[in-house]
Amino acid sequence: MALNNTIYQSPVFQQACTQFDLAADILGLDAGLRERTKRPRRCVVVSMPVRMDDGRIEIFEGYRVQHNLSTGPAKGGIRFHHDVSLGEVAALAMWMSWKCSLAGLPYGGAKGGVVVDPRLLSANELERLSRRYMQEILPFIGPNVDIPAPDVGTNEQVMGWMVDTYSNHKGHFDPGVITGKPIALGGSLGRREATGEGVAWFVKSYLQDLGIEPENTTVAIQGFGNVGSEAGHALYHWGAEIIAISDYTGGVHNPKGLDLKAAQAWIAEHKTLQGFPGGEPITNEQLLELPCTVLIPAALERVITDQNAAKLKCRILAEGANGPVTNKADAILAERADIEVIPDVLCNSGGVIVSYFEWLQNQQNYYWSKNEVFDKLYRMLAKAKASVEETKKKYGCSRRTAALVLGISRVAEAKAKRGLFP
Ligand SMILES: NC(=O)C1=CN([C@@H]2O[C@H](COP(=O)(O)OP(=O)(O)OC[C@H]3O[C@@H](n4cnc5c(N)ncnc54)[C@H](OP(=O)(O)O)[C@@H]3O)[C@@H](O)[C@H]2O)C=CC1
Ligand SMILES: O=C(O)CCC(=O)C(=O)O
Repeated sequence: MALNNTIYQSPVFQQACTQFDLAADILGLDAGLRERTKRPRRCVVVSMPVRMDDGRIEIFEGYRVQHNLSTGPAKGGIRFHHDVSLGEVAALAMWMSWKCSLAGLPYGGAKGGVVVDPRLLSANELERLSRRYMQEILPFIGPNVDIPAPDVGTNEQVMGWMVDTYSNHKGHFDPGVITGKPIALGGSLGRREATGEGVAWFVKSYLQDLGIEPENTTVAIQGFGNVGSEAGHALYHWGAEIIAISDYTGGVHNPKGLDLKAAQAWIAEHKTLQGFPGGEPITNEQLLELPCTVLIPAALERVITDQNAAKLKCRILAEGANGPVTNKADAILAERADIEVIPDVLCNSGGVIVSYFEWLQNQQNYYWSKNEVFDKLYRMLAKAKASVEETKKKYGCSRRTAALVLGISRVAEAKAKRGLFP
């Protein structure tokens, strides 16, 4: 099957394209510029032999899709997950382009992925796979070309191995090639918390607009990894009750509020939430339909569909995950004046914004305090929120389309100014 077909047949990629088309219609983009702006610029597919602990060689498949390189180096995370596909990575790369553009970052958009369940690998196998992936994508990345970061299934340690592999190849330490690194390797204070902290900032800001106080706020979070747990802790410390959380194995619900520290300790000991005694077990699907003030999907794409969108019982839907709402569900939510949707490209942009700060600190070799990082982050989030609200009002469209209008228009303008058909 042609590469383009593999990408275009992916439901996640189609979802991103439909969202793009709605915004492009409002912008009146002509056909040539529209197609140029929508399509991924470069898709790298690699196969990686890795020696397993038992001596076998296993071959893994990986991807790096650079959607936009016209407005700066491409930027976006690397996902290790057994369901990763090229189409999914291409959609995630496209969303990175609009996210970076909306936040005003001097970056294009990219995403990477490896088809693997990292929970099934030993630490040594994971290190070998991470290093081999970096070795394979090395010719296509660099601090001024494309700068990866963590996403689902990867973390600071994986970024540490990757920056080491890259630096060994270059012959000198080059921390600016990766963000979300350990602090000891030039990582930024606050990057680990940044995405969840940003999600919490938006939730608090929109709740304030609605006149809802922390003590009257209940929160359900699907996915208790980096984004979900940091958002949960930030909202818990603010005074909200976190009534449900989940991971791959399912969730736990307590209408009186969960003890997040105890949940984290349980996960550290048992690897999953399964069996956590702080509440009643629920499924990931049930969690989405719980009555709550704030629902935060913080796991994978396409969990809110035409089957459950009408059944949501939240006041705010804060998209910590990328692409959690299908197009059909979006249409249903557009009719529901009782739910405010904070779209992914706005809601989870705190992560890439602090990645930008990390890259700047690496370039300057001058490091900031956590307060400086968060102070600058909050100012950028407030600016992005204000511009989205203004655009939403101007065009009378959904908040998602307004965010995409802003993100896409800046990329399209840069492409047009560079000369569309050089
Ligand atoms: N990390 C970042 O900085 C950013 C991440 N995002 C987005 O946020 C989302 C979460 O990323 P992140 O927190 O980094 O990833 P993590 O790998 O840290 O956490 C993912 C969480 O989702 C759970 N999960 C995985 N599969 C499922 C499933 N099928 N149903 C329910 N839960 C599931 C995982 O459970 P288990 O641990 O059991 O596998 C884990 O709790 C993704 O959409 C990502 O693209 C967006 C912006 C930045
Ligand atoms: O921090 C980054 O560079 C990218 C984060 C990311 O992958 C995302 O925002 O989806």
